[in-house]
Amino acid sequence: MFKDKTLLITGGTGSFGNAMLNRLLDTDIGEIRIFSRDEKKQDDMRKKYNNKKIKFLIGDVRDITSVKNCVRGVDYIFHAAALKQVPSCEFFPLETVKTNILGTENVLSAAVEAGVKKVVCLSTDKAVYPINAMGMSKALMEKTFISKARTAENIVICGTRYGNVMASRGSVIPLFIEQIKNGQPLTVTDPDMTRFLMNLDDAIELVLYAFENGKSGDRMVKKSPAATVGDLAQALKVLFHADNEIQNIGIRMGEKMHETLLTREEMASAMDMGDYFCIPADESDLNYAKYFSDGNRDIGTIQEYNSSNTHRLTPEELKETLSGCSYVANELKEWNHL
Ligand SMILES: O=c1ccn([C@@H]2O[C@H](COP(=O)(O)OP(=O)(O)O[C@H]3O[C@H](CO)[C@H](O)[C@H](O)[C@H]3O)[C@@H](O)[C@H]2O)c(=O)[nH]1
Repeated sequence: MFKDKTLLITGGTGSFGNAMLNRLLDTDIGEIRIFSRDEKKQDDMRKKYNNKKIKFLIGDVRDITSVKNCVRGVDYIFHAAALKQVPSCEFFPLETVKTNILGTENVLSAAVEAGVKKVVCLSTDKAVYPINAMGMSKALMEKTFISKARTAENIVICGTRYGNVMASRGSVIPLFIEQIKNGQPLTVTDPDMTRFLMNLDDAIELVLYAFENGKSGDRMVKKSPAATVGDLAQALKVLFHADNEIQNIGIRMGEKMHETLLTREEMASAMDMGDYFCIPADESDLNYAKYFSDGNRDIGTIQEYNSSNTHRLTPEELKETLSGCSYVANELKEWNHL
């Protein structure tokens, strides 16, 4: 797929960029460009990989000139650059708009101009029925690329949506493990709150699936199981043979009880692809003539796809899933050797 091709990953110094590099470096890909703002992270990666196929480019998706300079000669783009911390986006919504929405427009218009063949844009479940600035900006990012896909020629622009990546930086699993190690109470927001759980490999597979199968305007979603936060805390306690207390701290600003990967309206048009759903491009034409005559009778009876009605991991499955997560496995190994 990638033979002698050049791939650009925006936000490429993050965990997604690193995992994608590990996945693609040993293939016959020609060049991988890592585009990001942080020179320190780039330098660390340069030393870590020490591979001539990787080119490091400093720039910011907010600055179209920096993007244009880096997309010349690029065949494909995985657009992962984003502000994604819920609290910081909440306090700085306009900064979120600049990176997540205007930045995406910059990447896409530079890609169209440079003759890039395919762009995959990464979105999140928090974009669905959004209640926080991060999710709202990602929802508008999706609208931005769908709109571009409608008009741009000779380029495929598609997207992915995924839920929480287990043990990603700053997320709840590393936090609970730290609390276990320090003998502190596990701070559970609401034991019944649910989240989809996927690992980084699932996220990589999803993006590659969208890359291979996505048509312009499509959004691909990986079907994922979910767990309650209470069960998650409990499973970690069992794995680590810990007896820490559980402290219920309540739902925090910008959080939802359950996340949604496909709205009921999207489920009405989604195609079931086995492990994935494909939400096809909205083909309404711009004059919206049919809006006044054509509706969809199914929508009233269809259910959305959310972290409360997807497969709920049993305590046993959850322990197995957590043990299969390399971060947890390493922490566990270290803990058992103490
Ligand atoms: O001390 C804590 C922290 C979190 N949680 C719960 O654990 C679940 C997962 O929390 P994470 O913080 O791991 O993940 P979020 O769903 O809140 O969102 C995370 O992933 C997002 C990307 O999708 C953003 O990066 C966001 O800033 C980041 O917190 C949530 O139900 C949350 O309420 C707790 O119970 N206790």
